[in-house]
Order: sequence, then C-alpha cells, then structure tokens
Amino acid sequence: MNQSKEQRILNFVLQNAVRGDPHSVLDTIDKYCSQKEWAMNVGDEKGKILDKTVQEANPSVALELGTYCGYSAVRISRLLKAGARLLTVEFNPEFAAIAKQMIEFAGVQDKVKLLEGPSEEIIPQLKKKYEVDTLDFVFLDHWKDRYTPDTILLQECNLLRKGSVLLADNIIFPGAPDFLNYVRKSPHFQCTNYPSHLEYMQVEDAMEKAVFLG
Ligand SMILES: O=C(NCCCCc1cc2ccncc2s1)c1cc(-c2ccc(F)cc2)cc(O)c1O
Ligand SMILES: [Mg+2]
Repeated sequence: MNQSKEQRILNFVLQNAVRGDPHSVLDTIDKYCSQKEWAMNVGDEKGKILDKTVQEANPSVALELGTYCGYSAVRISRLLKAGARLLTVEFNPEFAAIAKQMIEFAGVQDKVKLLEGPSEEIIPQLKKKYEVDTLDFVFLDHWKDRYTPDTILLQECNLLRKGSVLLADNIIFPGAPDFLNYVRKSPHFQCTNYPSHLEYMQVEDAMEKAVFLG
C-alpha cells in the first residue's frame, strides 16, 4: 500500500531534522512542502504571525483546532512557558498518528495533549475531562465552516475569559466569510486582520485575531 503524503512528510523529518529541536522540525517540514509536495501546514510566513500572537498572549492553556501533521502544535508549544500546555484536536486518525510522532520527535510531547475526535464533541469535554478552567489562546485551523459554530460553542461552555485570544487561519483562502462576519459584528470581540499568503504559495491569504471582551 503506497505511503500517504503525510507519511512522506514525517519520514523526511525523521531522516533530516534534529531530534528534540522544534525549530529544525519546522524548517524541515517547510523545506519539504515548498520544494516537493504542498501541504496545508500554516507555514513560515503565517507561522511568524502565529508566533507573535502566542508570545503576546503568553498562554498557560492553549487550544488548537486542526492538528494535521503537528506543524503548528510544534510551532506553538515551543513558545510556551514552563508548566503551560497546548491541547490540540484532530478529527482524522491518520493525521493524528502522524502528528503524535512529529510532536514526540520535536521533543514537545510534555507540553502537548493530542485529542482525537470532532471539535464539537471535544469542546464540551474540556472543563470536566481535560481539567480546563478557561482558554488563554485558541488557534482555529480546522474545517472553515466550523470556525463560527465552535467559537459560539466555546462561549456557551464558558471556556473564554476577558482577554482570551482567538487566531484564525485561512480567512481569505480557502476562506471563512461567516466567521469574519460573526466576530467583526459581535460586540464581544475586538478584531485585527493580518494579511499574508497561503502557505508555500503566492496566493493571498490572511489571519484574523479576535480578542474576547467578556
Ligand atoms: O482545510 C484546511 N484545514 C482543515 C483540515 C480539516 C481537518 C480537521 C480537523 C478537525 C478537528 C476537529 N473537528 C473537525 C476537524 S476537521 C486547510 C485547507 C487549505 C487549502 C488551501 C488551498 C487549497 F487549494 C486546498 C486547501 C489550507 C489550509 O491552511 C487549511 O487549514
Ligand atoms: Mg490552515
């Protein structure tokens, strides 16, 4: 049975990156996906926006929706302070298996908890099952038509507090128009747009930061 693209990305990292070095894992994934096979990692250009937003938020508890191969989980967790943790949610079991190995190879497994399943099932479990009080930072990078319902669900589950930072990928491409409408029209969010480009391409894209006002 021939390998998946995600398995080829992981193998390239295992053979070319430095075990325990998150930066080398990120660089190696970006090298493979820009030169050999495109893949939907957030990439280095939008990754730099993600870095700045995470550093500004300096979260104790962060949530990522859409793990894929683990690129942004490695990117986020490498910046977390001692004792801080990232919960990352992936729906696709093959992707989750790849991401688990990627996270372990990068050496960030102690900071990252990978949760397998649909976001709408996992979000309501975060308080009781995963001992979350409130989330300091949320990275939305899963199904684009889930950004809005899951943002509403996070509020309904009392998982956001005054100052919680949401950062959403792919605002332009593939696009999340209803999310953009929702957060920009809501009096409960203060929004900032960050123009960028689709990972590894010259196609326009953007990220949107939405800070919860309570
Ligand atoms: O779909 C994208 N990302 C979500 C994958 C869906 C994985 C899920 C995770 C999860 C967790 C919990 N519940 C439910 C779900 S569903 C995505 C797609 C493109 C793209 C860009 C140009 C193209 F030509 C083709 C694709 C670029 C990107 O940066 C993306 O993030
Ligand atoms: Mg994305």
